[in-house]
Amino acid sequence: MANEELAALRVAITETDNELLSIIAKRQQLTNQVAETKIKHQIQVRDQAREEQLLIRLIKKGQEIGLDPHFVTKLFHVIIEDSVLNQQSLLAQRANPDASLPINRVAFLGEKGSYSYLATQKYFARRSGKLVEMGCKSFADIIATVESSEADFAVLPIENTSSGSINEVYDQLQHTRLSIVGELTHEINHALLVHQDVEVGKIKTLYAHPQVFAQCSHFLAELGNVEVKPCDSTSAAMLIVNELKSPEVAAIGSEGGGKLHGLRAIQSKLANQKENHSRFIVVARNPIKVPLQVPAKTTMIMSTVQTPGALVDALTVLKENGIAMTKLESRPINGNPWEEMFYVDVEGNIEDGPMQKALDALRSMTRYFKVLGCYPVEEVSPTRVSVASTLTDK
Ligand SMILES: C=C(O[C@@H]1C=C(C(=O)O)C=C[C@H]1O)C(=O)O
Repeated sequence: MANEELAALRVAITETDNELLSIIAKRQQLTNQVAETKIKHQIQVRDQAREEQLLIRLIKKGQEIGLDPHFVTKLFHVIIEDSVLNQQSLLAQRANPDASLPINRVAFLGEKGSYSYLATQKYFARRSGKLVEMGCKSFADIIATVESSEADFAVLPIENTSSGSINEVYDQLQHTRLSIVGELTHEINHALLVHQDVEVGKIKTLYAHPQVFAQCSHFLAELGNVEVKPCDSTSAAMLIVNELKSPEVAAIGSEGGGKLHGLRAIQSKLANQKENHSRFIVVARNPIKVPLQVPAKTTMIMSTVQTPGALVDALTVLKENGIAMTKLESRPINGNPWEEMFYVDVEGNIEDGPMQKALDALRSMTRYFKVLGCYPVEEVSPTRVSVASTLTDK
């Protein structure tokens, strides 16, 4: 009896969920039409004043029908983020018809299940064209695959909130002709993956990518006497553990990725930092044009002259032109001991007047200067509204 009651209610919930999905799809079609209008009239994609009005109205309306204001806010933050990213992607594709391919061949580290694989899936889900995955063994292979036109794009991890910059990728960027055409941030949740029921204390060998060991060093220290075996990628580690089928071995990688290889997660959130995210860049043979209605970032590399204050002078050029720097990284220059290549990420479009002025000045005052790419910012910071001041007294 109870079962029948539950089953009937679940049928009703399923129907309601289907309606919800249809309504969300309808909203998406409308926001895509908004994007077309913005293209036609050159209007900025993001309109935070409109978002604020919309959120305040929805919080009030939600309260009238018994919905928690925090839930309504969270729900619409997700909906708006998706809407803004879809519009940005649409505008970027329109501005670069040659880069919108019917088939996107994408090179990344590892195989199915690696973090780079998951990031690739996420980035290309918003883009038109079929995705063809091309797993590679090293960052150098990935770059070579795109340079030789075997692949059209590559997705590369560039920094992580626990382990910092990924030097190997920075070093590859110094020598490549490829351009950065996009970026994305992806949550990295390291889980302990095993083939069958295993107690953590019985594990003798752990397989993972060296970056993963660096990000989980506190967990490894607590584990104690376990042999760690570095692999080319997290998916390579999963493949080994799946093949060995031993109760004494485990891999560290994403839970979702592990499932693709028949592995179970027995512990998760293993990284030193609770908020563990990686930023990935997307590279291609040709640079893209970023529409001015979309927030953009520009990445450049430079080596300064060997005089005191040369780097300060270069950064002052950015300040004088009102350009905000989001990242500064330095790497040794191969073959020139003690000389550094600086990698600079700034907010702004390469076609903006102040940016052009700054780039011209930097070109003339540095020993080496190259723009690695200008690309849309893939992060949408949510519009905050004060729930308390929005609510009407009950
Ligand atoms: C849809 C629009 O574009 C963006 C997305 C919004 C939304 O999803 O509701 C609101 C404002 C804009 O930041 C719009 O301008 O109306």
